[in-house]
Amino acid sequence: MQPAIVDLVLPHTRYQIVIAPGLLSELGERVMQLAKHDLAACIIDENVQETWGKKAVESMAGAGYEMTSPVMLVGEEYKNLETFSKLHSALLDAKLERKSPVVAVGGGITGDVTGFVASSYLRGVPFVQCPTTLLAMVDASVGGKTGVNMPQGKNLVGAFHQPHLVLIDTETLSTLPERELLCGLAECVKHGVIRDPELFQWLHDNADKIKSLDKNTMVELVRWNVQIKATVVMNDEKEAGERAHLNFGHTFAHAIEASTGYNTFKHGEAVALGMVAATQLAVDAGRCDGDVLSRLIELQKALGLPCEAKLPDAEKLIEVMRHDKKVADGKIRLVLPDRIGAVSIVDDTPDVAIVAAWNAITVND
Ligand SMILES: NC(=O)c1ccc[n+]([C@@H]2O[C@H](COP(=O)([O-])OP(=O)(O)OC[C@H]3O[C@@H](n4cnc5c(N)ncnc54)[C@H](O)[C@@H]3O)[C@@H](O)[C@H]2O)c1
Ligand SMILES: O=C(O)C(=O)C[C@@H](O)[C@H](O)[C@H](O)COP(=O)(O)O
Ligand SMILES: [Zn+2]
Repeated sequence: MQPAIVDLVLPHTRYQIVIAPGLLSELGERVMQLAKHDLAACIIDENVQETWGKKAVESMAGAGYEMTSPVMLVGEEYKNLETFSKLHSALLDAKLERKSPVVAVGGGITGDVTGFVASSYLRGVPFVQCPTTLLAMVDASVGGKTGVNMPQGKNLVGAFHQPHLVLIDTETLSTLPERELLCGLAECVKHGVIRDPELFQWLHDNADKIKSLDKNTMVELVRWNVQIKATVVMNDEKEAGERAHLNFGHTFAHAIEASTGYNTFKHGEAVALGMVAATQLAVDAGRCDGDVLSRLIELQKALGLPCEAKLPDAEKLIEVMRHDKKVADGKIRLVLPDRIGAVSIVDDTPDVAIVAAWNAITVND
């Protein structure tokens, strides 16, 4: 199959997101064209070490790189400065140089941490993303946000560091657990709500084909979502304006993840819950029609995504929301839907309305 290609063009750099089943075997050759050097690293997600990690390293070595391939423990609780520091030591021990490419092979956690390492190792080395979860393919590998969590909140320390290449081998989804596939679909639903009613409907109509990992459907799903994300990033790389739309549902989601110790909800599950909370709030505030909420809940249920959950107390969740990176002049900023396909940034929401939204998605014992 000819790969689908999305170009991401910025004033200071440009790169391609290349998508097809089986692409990992071309990784080494493609990286060598962009970052020619003797040494390279693949930082590998522990759960793909024996499968896709091995294939990536073989391809890199086949192209002529002398490889070091540290394995990363995966889980939000390991997405931290300790892991970041250990990976730096591994690259230093292997004597990687400024022109040595560093490749992330794994899910969004591996990509975010590896990207942050690549942004700071010797003050910055070439970086390549090889995402192996749906979430990382449709969202995390594109756009250059990298970083780690802190006890105070999600992704609070990091850098913008754009990759040289994003190579997406959709065959890697064949080993992904169903729960993780659903997490990726949550970010796809988000893209539909913020930009594209047609994608929103397509997700509904193609749920079965997506769940059975139909080859062409998966390439189209990834290409479509990457195109939406890349377009937003090209317009606003550093989130001065419209990139914040990609944070729809995330002010709630990050509070859920942080307040439950990063080990109860997956990021995609928290995003699904957060989108329902934000939409409920928008409906209550008269900003959008009740139909938007019912269509969102209908789609999420059809896909198998959560719409409510047992959550910590609303007051505790609001306190965590105050650490969100979008907070300005002490005010919580929310991204709220106007309709399916358009959202607005709102920063005058009273706490009482946020509490009501939390309560609407909370299941009591
Ligand atoms: N940088 C961004 O723009 C951006 C965007 C969205 C999300 N994120 C971040 O991404 C993270 C979530 O990413 P995720 O959902 O990929 O989670 P993840 O990285 O935890 O991966 C999910 C699980 O799947 C396993 N896995 C990965 N690939 C596999 C495969 N092919 N087969 C079997 N198992 C596999 C992983 O080991 C892990 O257990 C969060 O930390 C979130 O904050 C970042
Ligand atoms: O790329 C972006 O911009 C996003 O907001 C994408 C989100 O899906 C992603 O979870 C991101 O990491 C959240 O951004 P943050 O700046 O709030 O950490
Ligand atoms: Zn996200």
